[in-house]
Order: sequence, then structure tokens, then C-alpha cells
Amino acid sequence: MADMTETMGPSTLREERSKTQFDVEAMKLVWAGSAAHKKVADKMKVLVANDPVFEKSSRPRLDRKSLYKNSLRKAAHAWKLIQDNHLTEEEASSLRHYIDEPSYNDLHWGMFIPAIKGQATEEQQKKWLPQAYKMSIIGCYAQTELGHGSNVQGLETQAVFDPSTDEFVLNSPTLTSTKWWPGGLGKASTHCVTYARLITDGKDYGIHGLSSLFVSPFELAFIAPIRSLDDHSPLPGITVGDIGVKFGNGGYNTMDNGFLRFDHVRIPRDNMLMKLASVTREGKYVKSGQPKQIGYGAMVYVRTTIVVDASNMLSRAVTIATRYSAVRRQFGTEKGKPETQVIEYATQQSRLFPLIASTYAFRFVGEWMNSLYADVLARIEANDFSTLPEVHACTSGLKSITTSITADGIEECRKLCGGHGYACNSGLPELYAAYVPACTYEGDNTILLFQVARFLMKALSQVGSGKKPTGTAAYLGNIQKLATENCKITQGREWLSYDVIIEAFQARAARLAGACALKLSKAPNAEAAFEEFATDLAEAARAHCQLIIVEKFVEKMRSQIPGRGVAEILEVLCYVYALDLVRINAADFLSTGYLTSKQISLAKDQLRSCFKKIRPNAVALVDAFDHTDHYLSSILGRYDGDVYPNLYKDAQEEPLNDSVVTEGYAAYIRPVLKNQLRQSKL
Ligand SMILES: CCCCCCC/C=C/C(=O)SCCNC(=O)CCNC(=O)[C@H](O)C(C)(C)COP(=O)(O)OP(=O)(O)OC[C@H]1O[C@@H](n2cnc3c(N)ncnc32)[C@H](O)[C@@H]1OP(=O)(O)O
Ligand SMILES: Cc1cc2nc3c(=O)[nH]c(=O)nc-3n(C[C@H](O)[C@H](O)[C@H](O)COP(=O)(O)OP(=O)(O)OC[C@H]3O[C@@H](n4cnc5c(N)ncnc54)[C@H](O)[C@@H]3O)c2cc1C
Repeated sequence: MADMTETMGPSTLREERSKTQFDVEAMKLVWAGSAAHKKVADKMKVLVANDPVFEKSSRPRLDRKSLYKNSLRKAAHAWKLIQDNHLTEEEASSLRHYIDEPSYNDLHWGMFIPAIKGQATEEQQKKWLPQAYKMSIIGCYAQTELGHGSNVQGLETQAVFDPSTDEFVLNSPTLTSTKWWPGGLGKASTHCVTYARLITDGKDYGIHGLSSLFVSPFELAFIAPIRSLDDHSPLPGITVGDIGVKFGNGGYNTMDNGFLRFDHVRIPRDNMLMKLASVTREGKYVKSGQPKQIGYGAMVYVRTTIVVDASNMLSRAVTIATRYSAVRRQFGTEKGKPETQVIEYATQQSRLFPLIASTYAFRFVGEWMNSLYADVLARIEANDFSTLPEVHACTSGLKSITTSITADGIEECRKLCGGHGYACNSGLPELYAAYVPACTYEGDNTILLFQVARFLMKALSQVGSGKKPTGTAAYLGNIQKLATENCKITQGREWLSYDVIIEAFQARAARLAGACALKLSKAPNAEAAFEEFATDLAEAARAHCQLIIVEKFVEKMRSQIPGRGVAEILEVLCYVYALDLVRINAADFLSTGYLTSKQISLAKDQLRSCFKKIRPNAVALVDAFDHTDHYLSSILGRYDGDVYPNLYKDAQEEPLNDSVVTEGYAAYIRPVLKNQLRQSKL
């Protein structure tokens, strides 16, 4: 019998690690953001990995009911741990992160509570937040309906004020007004923040296009109790349930995305979240004076967290693909030598290394996004709403770009792992299934690019009237120069300059946006023209967002980065990130006339030379993400590289192999083999 224990995987990864040219421990700190964050993460990842309740490798084999029940068990166990160990908010959130399973908690903590914080008055917060914090109620965020998701103004659920009882009557007047998709709604939540058209004093305050005196173009938020706090049964007038199985095994199926219908359900007037607007005892609608956009605050918050999370999800996929690419060998046998590691192949590197670079790029833009969000919150507290449009554009655009690249990147990593990547035990199919809805939820990624495009068109029109754009749009103030002066480089090495890179991305973004603005300005109907040139506008928005990511990477590089060789290898990654975008978007750079084909060819040469610098550090660069084997849940991505014995072992544990002769043999195989199908009952 062949020796099943000895393989080259572990020694290969040991050798890879010995080639590292930078201090991995220092890089771990850069990745974590601070020593304090790292300490919390280290504690929580170990706590989760060592607790059998959080086992997850069997997930792809579980049927929906078992999967869901098991996720409820995990959520309950997590809550017990949080209470027993008096975990801080940061620790609790990190614990949930490492449990790595979509659950009602995501919506309760991620949207229900933020919506209350953002849209309830102080009095209302005092009433609802303590209950939510101690989880004596479980909440979700019920905005989307069967008929409308992107078009928030098209929502149909009604909240009609009845002054005779001082109550709102919530109603779902049509099939399409059924709330559809909210996570946690299907089976777990006792309450929801729901969005409805306010009708009071005979006027519909949700309908667009009436006299602006009466119209709030925003649906208003209400807290609706939906299940009994005694026995969890739906309350009178409530029809609620789960919408059914979703994409992939495991994946997002641990979540109870739900449907909900209101049949004239009465809630107290005070359940309307009244920070933005209120309804008086007499039924008079009163605006608070805060900008209407505050009503979309929960979305801004969640989009920020999604940007921050993208690097994490991509880091998992690239860790698996990088380690496995080092372990996997195909072709190239020289006498007496092992076959070539697939990571040596140029095409493998050109697909994999830019994804490692994107992971770091998204990490740094996520860090910046967090600070931008904290800044806008502080300003709003001080009644300064001036940066809200920019923050909305940034969260929308970066959510769109980072989730699209991450979802595609996870799938690319699966392909980089060949056949074994397709097996669930690679961890990649489930990661993709759980992640890919991020391209749709919290705003479809195309729709969100249009928000950026509108912001850019507005900024450009202000430039036209002499106003200087600020923040991420500041470069548009320089559009005259950016639109006329082309790139001057003649040598490949000149590409390795942050100024050259930033100017190239600014010029491309400014030229694309400028061309759109010109087309719109010539059109008789601005809205129709926006639709006609929507594809160009989305391209301009994408270019603007890529510029932001490049700029934030460069900003990081211009800060102090301690640790032997850390700044040096990050610099290479920064160039890989930017130059690969030049390669992918060569058509933009050429068509806008900023670069020549020769300059693009020089950029590709530099990219290739950067890959050579990444190669000896590739495994260490993903080790720096510091993921536990539990969190990765991937045989291909094991830290020790011991892939083949574990793939073999896992196959032995496959339930189909419980019986040597399969259960269906007598009924369905034997009759075929024996030509007895006509006599047998199927
Ligand atoms: C913790 C992680 C948990 C993850 C789990 C996630 C589970 C998923 C949850 C969900 O999916 S919840 C549902 C989310 N739904 C959406 O995202 C819907 C997408 N649609 C929209 O956001 C909006 O409808 C729209 C596309 C932005 C269009 O808005 P609207 O129809 O009102 O028209 P506009 O005229 O375009 O906008 C008016 C005005 O408001 C500004 N604005 C729009 N959104 C925001 C915002 N979020 N913040 C600030 N400002 C906003 C917009 O720029 C316009 O401004 P002006 O041009 O008038 O100045
Ligand atoms: C897993 C998951 C979890 C979710 N959780 C929640 C939740 O907790 N709470 C909640 O309220 N909602 C939730 N949602 C709903 C989600 O927010 C919406 O599905 C999302 O906003 C997209 O809206 P839509 O489904 O209406 O897409 P649609 O708008 O119908 O999009 C369909 C297609 O049409 C295109 N399109 C639409 N309008 C335009 C236009 N004007 N111009 C060009 N193209 C256009 C889109 O780009 C897309 O390609 C969840 C969804 C999913 C998948």
C-alpha cells in the first residue's frame, strides 16, 4: 500500500515561508489596523475555532431546515458567550465575524439598531435601544418589496394615520407591496423597521410629484412588532414567512430572508421614527428641518461596513488560492526534480497577484471609509450636512466596485485551484455563494454607480459656475489641465512613481466624466440623456472609484509603515494594483488619448517585473491576513499545506460512502444493468 501520509505540501510551504523578504508579524499589524484591533481579533478567532458549536465544515451537506436550526443554535451560543464573558461591543462583533455564518444577528446589529439610532428621536431611542441591546427583541430591516427594491420611491406599503385612536394602520394593499427579502424576517425577528408611505390628513406623503409643500419623497420608517414576545407566533394581521432556498449549498441559506404582509395592523403613533419628520396628535405632518437624505442613513452605514468587509472576504479566497498554487504541481518534470509549482506559471501569477494587491488596496480604502463615516457622523451631530453627498457617493461607488471585484475574485480563485477548487471542501464555492449577493443587496451595483455619476455631473456643473470641488472630487477642479496634457513617460521605470500613477487615473476619470457632462449638456432633456448615456456614466463612475482606491493606497504608502521590508513589498503591491488596472482598462486610457499604446505596453512590462518581486513573498503576504484554518474552512488553504491526505480523508467521510454498495443499487442500477427496467417499478 502506498504511503498516504507523506506528501510535499508541508515542506513546500515551509520552503516558501523561508524565502520571505519582509517581517510577517509587522505586516499582520498593518493588516489589522492597530495592535488593539489585532488583540481582539486574535482572542475571538481562537475562541470560535476551539468551540465545537461553531463547527462549519458540514454546512454544505446539511438540508435547509438543519442548516437554519444549526445557525439559530450558533447565534444563541454566541449570545451566551458574549454575556458570560462580558464581551465588549468590538469583541462581540468580532466573535460574530469569526463564526462566519449569515444570521439574523447581521440585520439586528447591522441595520435594525443603526436605523433606530439614525432615525429615531432621543426619546424613541431610549425606549427601543435598551431592548434591542439586550436582545429582548430581535429586529430586522424591512424595506424591499416584491415589486420594488432599487426604486425605493416605488414602495407601496401604507401607514395611514388614524387620529381617532392615535395610531398608524399598516397595510399591504397589493401583492407587489409584500415585503420581500429582509434578512431575519422569515423566522427569527420579533420586530422590524419597516418603510411605508405615510398617509395622514388625506394626503399621501410618499408620492413623488405632488406639490413639494406636502411631499416627502422618502418613505418613512416605522417600528412594527410582528411576532408575539410570549410564543413567537405572528401577531394579528401579520402574515410572515421565509421566501425559500437561495443560491448554492450553505451560502446565504443560513439566513431566513422573509416575506411580510400587513393587514390593517395598528401600531402606536410613536412607533413612527420621528427624527426626520413627525406626525402630531392631530395628524399634522411636520418636517424636522434635517435633510431628507438622513432617512437613508442606515444604508450609508451598511455600505461602509460592506466596503470594509470586502477585503476580508477576498483575503480568504486569495489565501486559499495562493497556498494551493504553491502546493500544486503540474508539468515541467526535470530529471530527479519535482514538477513545477503552478504558482511559477506567468498566467497563474497574472491572475493571482493582482488579487492579492486588490485585497490590500481594499483594506486601506476600507480604513479610510471608516474614518470618512466617523467624520460625517460627527458633522451631522453638529448640524453640518455638507459632506453627506460625497459620503453617499463614496459609499455607493466603493460598495459597488469592491463587492463586484471581490465576488469575481473569489470565483477566479476557484478557477485558479483547478478541479479541486470546485469541491466544497476547498471552501470556495460556499464563500462565493455567501458573498455574491453583496453585489445586489444594499443597492444593486449598477444602480449605485449611477449615484456616483450624478455626484460627478453635479460637481462638474459646479466647476462650470466657478465653485471648487472638494474631497474625492477635488481633481475635477483641475479638469482643464487633466483633459489637455497627456502622459509624458518614455521609459518603463517611470511608471513606478506615485505621481505618474495618480495623474493617469485622474486624467482618465476627469476625461470620462467630462465627456459625459458635455453630452448631457447638449441634450434637451437631462433625464432622458442620463438614460441614453448610462453606460458611459457608469464607466466614468467606475473610473472615479478606482482613482479613489489608488489614491488611498498611495496615501497609506506615504504614511509611516514600520517593519523590515513591509513598506517595500506594499509598494510593489500598490504598483501591481494600479498597473493591472491600467492593463484592464487600456481601452479607456487609449480612447481618452491620455496614454499611447507604447506607454501601455511599458506599464505591462513593469507589471511583469513587479510579479517577480511578489513571487518569493506570495505565501507570506497571505499568511499576514492571519486566518485560522477554522475560519478558512478549506483543505486547499490549510496553513500546513497538507492537502492531498486531507482530501483523501474527507472523501472517506462522505456520507454517500457509508455503504459500499449504494442504496439505490437494487431499485435503479441493477434493473438497468440486467435489462429489467420494463418489469421494475420506479
Ligand atoms: C452589517 C452587514 C449586514 C449585511 C446584510 C445586508 C442585508 C441587506 C440589506 C438590504 O439590502 S436593505 C435594502 C437596501 N436597499 C437599497 O439599497 C435600495 C437601493 N436604492 C436606493 O438606495 C435609492 O433608491 C437610490 C438608488 C439611491 C435612488 O434614490 P431616490 O429614488 O430617492 O432618488 P434620487 O433622486 O436618486 O435621490 C434623492 C437624493 O438623495 C440622495 N441620496 C440617495 N440615497 C442616499 C443615501 N443613502 N444617503 C445620502 N443621500 C442619498 C441622492 O444623491 C439625491 O440627492 P440630490 O441629488 O437630490 O442632492
Ligand atoms: C441576500 C439578500 C439579502 C437582502 N436583504 C435585505 C434586507 O435585509 N432588507 C431589505 O429591505 N432588502 C433586502 N434585500 C433586497 C435588496 O436590497 C434588493 O434586492 C436590491 O436593492 C436590488 O433591488 P431589486 O431586487 O429591486 O433589483 P432590480 O432593481 O429589480 O434590478 C434588476 C436589474 O435591473 C437593473 N436596473 C434596475 N433599475 C435600473 C435603472 N434605473 N437603470 C438601469 N438598470 C436598472 C439592475 O441593475 C438589475 O440588473 C436583500 C437581497 C438579497 C439578494
